[in-house]
Amino acid sequence: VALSAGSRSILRSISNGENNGEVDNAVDLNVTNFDAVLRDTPATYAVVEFFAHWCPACRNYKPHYEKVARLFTGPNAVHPGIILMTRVDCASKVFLLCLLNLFPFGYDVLEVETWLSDFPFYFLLFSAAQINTKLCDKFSVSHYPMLFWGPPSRFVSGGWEPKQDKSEICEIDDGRTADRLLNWINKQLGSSYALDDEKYENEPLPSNISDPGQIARAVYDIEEATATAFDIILAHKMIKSETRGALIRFLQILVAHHPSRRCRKGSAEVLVNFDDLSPLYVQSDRQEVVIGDGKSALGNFQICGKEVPRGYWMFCRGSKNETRGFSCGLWVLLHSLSVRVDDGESQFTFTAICDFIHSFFLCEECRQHFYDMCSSVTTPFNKTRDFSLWLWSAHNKVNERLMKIEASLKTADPKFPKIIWPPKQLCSTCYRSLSKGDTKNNQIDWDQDEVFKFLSSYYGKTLVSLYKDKDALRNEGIDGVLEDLVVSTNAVVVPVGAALAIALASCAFGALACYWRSQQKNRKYYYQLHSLKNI
Ligand SMILES: Cc1cc2nc3c(=O)[nH]c(=O)nc-3n(C[C@H](O)[C@H](O)[C@H](O)COP(=O)(O)OP(=O)(O)OC[C@H]3O[C@@H](n4cnc5c(N)ncnc54)[C@H](O)[C@@H]3O)c2cc1C
Repeated sequence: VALSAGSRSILRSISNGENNGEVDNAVDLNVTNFDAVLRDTPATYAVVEFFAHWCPACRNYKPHYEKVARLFTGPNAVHPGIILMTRVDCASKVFLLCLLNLFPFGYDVLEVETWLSDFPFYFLLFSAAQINTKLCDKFSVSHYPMLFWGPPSRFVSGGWEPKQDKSEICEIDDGRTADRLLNWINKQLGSSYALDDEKYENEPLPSNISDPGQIARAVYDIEEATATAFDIILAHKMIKSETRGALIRFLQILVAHHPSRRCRKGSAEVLVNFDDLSPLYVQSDRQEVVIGDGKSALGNFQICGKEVPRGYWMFCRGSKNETRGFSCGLWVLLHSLSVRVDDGESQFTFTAICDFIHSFFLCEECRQHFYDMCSSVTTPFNKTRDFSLWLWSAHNKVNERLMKIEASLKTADPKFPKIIWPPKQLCSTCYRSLSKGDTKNNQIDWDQDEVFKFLSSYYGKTLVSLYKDKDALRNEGIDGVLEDLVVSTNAVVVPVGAALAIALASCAFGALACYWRSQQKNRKYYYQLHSLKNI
């Protein structure tokens, strides 16, 4: 019953919740998940419908509400990430909610309640407290259905009273049909969404490349890309003796510098428990032998927490199903790491990223091409600036190559053609002058100081400016994550390989190295015994 925030479980349960053949998209909230869902949703606005399952008008209103919810909420939302559409059943009862779980075949509350009312002790048993009563009272619900609008965070631990002028939550006073509700929303947003908007091809995408605010949505795509990359690695059993080191080094960077706190935490958990979670391979007479049963406990691990992936892209959403998405998210992740590392970490990060792409990015042409660019670097990086400018320039080389290929094969996303980046609209100061408008050959006279300044702010502060997890903004480095980890991890296992890699990188990752080394002392003995036993 209690579903967690904006999660796959919500999306799945909603999309599985067939209703007369129709799929429910609005998220069912109750007193147990109300705050968590609204706190963690990436959406900018929320609509909360308070209703009662016995109210006939509410039942008739549901298809109208769902027509609008289809546009904004759920894994197949036409315009995701803008509005979270939810509903709260003010008459929902504790026992009924539990019992509904025992009736998996499409019964709804009213049907179960009607069925149960035939039993003589029904009244005694089921006149139990209506679980959402207090919640509905807090919002002064005076009639059903009653709809509210506001920023999701304002609903958290919040309430509403009539004639409350200053509240950012307001009652939607004209939403009695799908048309009227969408009209009301369009007026609020100055938008022109229509009920027949369809996903992808006809979607009016927020493709305004000159709007720097767009990147603020990308933190959610970075989480999605991290989780997807990790899922791919596990699904394809890509952790081998020759790739373990690359993964461990990349995880180290994620622990320290991933813009999302939950991904930092998950990466730390994987890293610290690496040897226990992944199967251990050893070389024996040139053959790779798996120690133990070869099953990886990592199989079920969700590196950015169970809320991610959500199943949709926002900043990286293409206008066609097959464009953008994961590879866009991966680029944004790499750029966001490149501006976050310290000068002393830049060379380590460079090799970690090169090896990670080479070992784990399944697009053969991409990884080969990228690795060639990595291999052509002869002088080690000792400045964040130089490394992030190198990555920016490498990405532009890929863009330049793809501009030609996509134009000839007509495979470009029409709304997101490849460009030499950043365009002038995004960073005019990055351009010193333009030699005869020859942008195609990348003959731009860049002001690299300005480009670095722009990259640092775009992929640094702006990227996390809308992020709901305020801790992401705190400059706490890795210490906070490790503190959390020490508290949350009961059995800390230190991988020998990881400890070695960390020891090597100890200047750059001082705190992390210290932590592992101290743990290693405790665990090494156990680890050796454990390995011997398995052999
Ligand atoms: C490491 C790597 C190598 C790849 N190599 C290839 C390849 O060889 N062949 C191939 O077909 N595909 C390759 N891809 C995929 C390709 O680069 C794009 O990711 C994909 O085509 C989706 O493009 P997109 O329009 O979403 O923008 P992307 O190129 O994915 O860029 C994502 C976002 O980053 C920003 N951006 C664009 N350029 C830069 C820049 N120079 N610096 C900083 N930010 C920028 C923009 O906001 C853009 O929307 C590679 C991907 C990765 C991660």
